[in-house]
Amino acid sequence: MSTELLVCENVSKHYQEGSNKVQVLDNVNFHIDKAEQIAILGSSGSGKSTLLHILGALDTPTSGSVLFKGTDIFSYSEKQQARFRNQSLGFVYQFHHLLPEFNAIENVAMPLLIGKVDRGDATKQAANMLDKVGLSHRIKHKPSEMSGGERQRVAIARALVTQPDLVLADEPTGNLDHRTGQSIYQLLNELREQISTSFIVVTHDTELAKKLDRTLLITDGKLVRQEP
Ligand SMILES: Nc1ncnc2c1ncn2[C@@H]1O[C@H](COP(=O)(O)OP(=O)(O)OP(=O)(O)O)[C@@H](O)[C@H]1O
Repeated sequence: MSTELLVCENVSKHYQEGSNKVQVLDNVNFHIDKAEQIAILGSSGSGKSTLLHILGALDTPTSGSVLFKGTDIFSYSEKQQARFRNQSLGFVYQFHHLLPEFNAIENVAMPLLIGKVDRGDATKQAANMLDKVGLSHRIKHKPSEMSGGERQRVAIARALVTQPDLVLADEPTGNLDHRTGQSIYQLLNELREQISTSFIVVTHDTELAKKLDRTLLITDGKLVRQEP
């Protein structure tokens, strides 16, 4: 049985600005296995976020394909893509993107409610996930009543609550001080012992990248190096 979860094949993306072609991604090829954690490292403007958006079917490539469990995600209808994002993926952003008017448990339960899980079950699963990220004492707090690190833990709980195959994280420690960032890496490490979710983490942070299984380096839209 194949262990490949996602395969990115010859993915290119460009924008046309007048007569100028801006090549953002240039023939990117890589794969990620089930339960693998990889970092995509690259300087600002190298194309990391664009690649992550394409992998999450939030943006389309100009050419190439992204196979998830063997099927091209761009052959899905819009409805299938929405279901793919809700059930197979989790997202973590640099700024947590929690809903300010809802408390921690409501924010974490949201992807389950969108996926039509019964409210009682969704609340139980959200409480369980908040416990796993060490926040069982903060479930009734709103984002404005929590620290930056706590908010990011809630965002990670929200990304994992549906037990997705893959989490796409865009600079998950980018907005945190060094010590809080460290505690988030440690959390990701602890979680991978409990769950078999794959992670693709886009980052500037070489220290975070070293903690993951493999690093891909992007320069000017090209994947220039893959190292263990
Ligand atoms: N809609 C657009 N039209 C034209 N160019 C764009 C568009 N979106 C992104 N770009 C360009 O694509 C390049 C890559 O952007 P991207 O956000 O993927 O980089 P990044 O590596 O994630 O950068 P950062 O680390 O600063 O977030 C940049 O030069 C950006 O200006």
